Amino acid sequence: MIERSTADLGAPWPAPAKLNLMLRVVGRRANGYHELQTVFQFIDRCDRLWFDIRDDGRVRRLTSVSGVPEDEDLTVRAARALQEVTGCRLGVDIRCEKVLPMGGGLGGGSSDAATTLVALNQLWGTGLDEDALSEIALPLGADVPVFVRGRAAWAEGVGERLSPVELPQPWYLVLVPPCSVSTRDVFCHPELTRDSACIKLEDFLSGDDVNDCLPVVRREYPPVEAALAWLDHSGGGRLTGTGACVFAVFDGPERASDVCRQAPSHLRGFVAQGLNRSPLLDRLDQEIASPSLAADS
Ligand SMILES: C[C@@](CO)(OP(=O)(O)O)[C@H](O)COP(=O)(O)OP(=O)(O)OC[C@H]1O[C@@H](n2ccc(N)nc2=O)[C@H](O)[C@@H]1O
Ligand SMILES: Nc1ncnc2c1ncn2[C@@H]1O[C@H](COP(=O)(O)OP(=O)(O)O)[C@@H](O)[C@H]1O
Repeated sequence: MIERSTADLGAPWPAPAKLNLMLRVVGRRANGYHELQTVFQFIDRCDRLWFDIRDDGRVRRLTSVSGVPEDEDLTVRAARALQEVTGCRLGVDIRCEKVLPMGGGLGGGSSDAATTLVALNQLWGTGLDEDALSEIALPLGADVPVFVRGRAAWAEGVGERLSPVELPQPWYLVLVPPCSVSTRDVFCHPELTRDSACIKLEDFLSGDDVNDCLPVVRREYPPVEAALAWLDHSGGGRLTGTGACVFAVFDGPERASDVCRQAPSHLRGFVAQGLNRSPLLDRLDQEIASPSLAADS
């Protein structure tokens, strides 16, 4: 098989980031996982993936992801999980251009995994429906199913009980503090609030947008505290997931970009629009309408 560049592989498959617009920790399961209530919305900031189908069954990652060995990469694990469930004998070379910061609470790794499942289900012709793909997705990470389904959602359980929601699609300024937060460490922290009262979607829509991870993350990660303190000057910021990223909401991109430009130099940031429909679904529709010639000849 001849090695190919991404230019030969057709349009990339997007793996968008998500924001948790609120996050309540309402209980803990016997296996240590926490019961949450959260609201997921996608943003138009994406990793980009290419899949080159192989006929020998091998799953390889051709691009490196800092600190993540090939066998542990969520894209590789997702592809192998799909092979296992369907018995598919095809393989794939995966290329991933990382744009999303890791450990940022933007769900980049989970989104890469979901994009791999959705793309390969189409390119391998394994024909699973959305429910079956979501079942494969959950053991890869609590956040993976929402990316598979591709709809902004109100989520309960560990994030797998999803109800689609139509939300405003504002512009967000997302700041990336210079640190990475371990989701596991936050959920293990003795001072994490674990008994928040459950609320209803209407409560969130009326402004109840607390993130229960915030007090612990603020205390343990000074760069997150600094980013939030800075955003206080322009109306205040929120934490996404367990962080490290924080975000502020704007009506349009101009004001968000103005504030972004004023951020201190140690704070990277970007402006992105909220999306209720993942760009992954559009790419899937495109593939169904006109299948790429990605399979090697
Ligand atoms: C908290 C959330 C909110 O969206 O986002 P992030 O900040 O990580 O993006 C997610 O639920 C994270 O999902 P994900 O990043 O897929 O987490 P996983 O790999 O499943 O779990 C990492 C570790 O976090 C803990 N964990 C995770 C989710 C959960 N509901 N309860 C937990 O206790 C577990 O200790 C687990 O070992
Ligand atoms: N393809 C991948 N991209 C990013 N992280 C990955 C990937 N595969 C495995 N990981 C692991 O998942 C962890 C969480 O990554 P990520 O989803 O980007 O952050 P978060 O869960 O905070 O949003 C990383 O620190 C890394 O160890």
